[in-house]
Amino acid sequence: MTMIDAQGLARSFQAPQGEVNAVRGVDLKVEDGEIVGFLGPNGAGKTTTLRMLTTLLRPTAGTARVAGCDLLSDPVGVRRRIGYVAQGGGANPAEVVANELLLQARLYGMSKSEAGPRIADLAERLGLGGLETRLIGSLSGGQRRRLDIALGLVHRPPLIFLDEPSTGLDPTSRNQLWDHIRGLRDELGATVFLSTHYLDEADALCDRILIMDQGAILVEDRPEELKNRVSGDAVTLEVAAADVPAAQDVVRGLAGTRAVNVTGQTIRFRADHSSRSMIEIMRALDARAVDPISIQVDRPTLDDVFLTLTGQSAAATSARAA
Ligand SMILES: Nc1ncnc2c1ncn2[C@@H]1O[C@H](COP(=O)(O)OP(=O)(O)OP(=O)(O)O)[C@@H](O)[C@H]1O
Repeated sequence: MTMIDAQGLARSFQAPQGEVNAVRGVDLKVEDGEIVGFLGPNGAGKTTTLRMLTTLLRPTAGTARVAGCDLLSDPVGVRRRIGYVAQGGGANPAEVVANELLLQARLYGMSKSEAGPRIADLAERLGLGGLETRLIGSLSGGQRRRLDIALGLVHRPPLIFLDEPSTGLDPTSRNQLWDHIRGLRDELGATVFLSTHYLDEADALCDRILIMDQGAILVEDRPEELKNRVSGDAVTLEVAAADVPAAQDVVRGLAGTRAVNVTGQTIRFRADHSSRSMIEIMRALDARAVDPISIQVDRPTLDDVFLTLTGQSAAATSARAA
């Protein structure tokens, strides 16, 4: 089943400086059991899209079916079938963990006898065991995010939206959270749609990535395919000072090499993705009696993809988000 099928979703806001077109006619599909990541610089429109898909914000235009229900004519049906974990989470810091989970279960119409085992199961899955009697305000950042996710899952939604789930977490807590998110899909069969500023997170977790900028989706594909779209591997070749002119000639003369840049004894360039082109470079260097000191080939990263498409570095946008 297609879990999200949106067509032409758009949202504008009236702001003092004039109309802001936050989302400009987005089409997107997410299939059952996928983990899909939503990337984009600050202000790209990710949260606005998530808020529309989760019924919190009415679109100015467009339609969508979410978890089998029509977003506009059956928002209550959508809400029953989805979990939404917002950026700040909504848990009450003055409440005790177990009470907050029970309250959430009761809000979704579960009886106490139904809620008890569900909460115990979730606490175990999300590493909250032993924290049931703790005040929410006293939890660490990682524990708090896991509680937020547990709250979003109490009613067993087949589709869960996570808005920047790991912002502000330390590397260990992030890795644990990723394991839990994978578990949602692998063990519970849930579909996960998450927004993130972290490309390593998107790379590690997501089957598919959508990159958004200025209210539109620029590209969507599997992480590997996205990397293949960036033109070529980055090659760094170091040679003896006397060999630099010959090596430069060789590199510039080969088909499939471009963006050649020389600094001292180091020649950097882009080459088509193939081990074949490396063999050709080595042979051509050999033919000119150039013996490289070192050669390093780096595959494009999602950072390169992001930078190429949006003109902004992901590191800068994630630093702003944190
Ligand atoms: N209620 C609002 N009123 C006016 N403008 C808004 C409102 N909500 C969002 N916007 C604007 O819409 C654009 C998209 O914002 P949105 O929060 O969806 O981006 P985002 O991609 O989630 O950004 P971030 O990564 O910083 O969270 C921004 O220009 C923002 O200022």
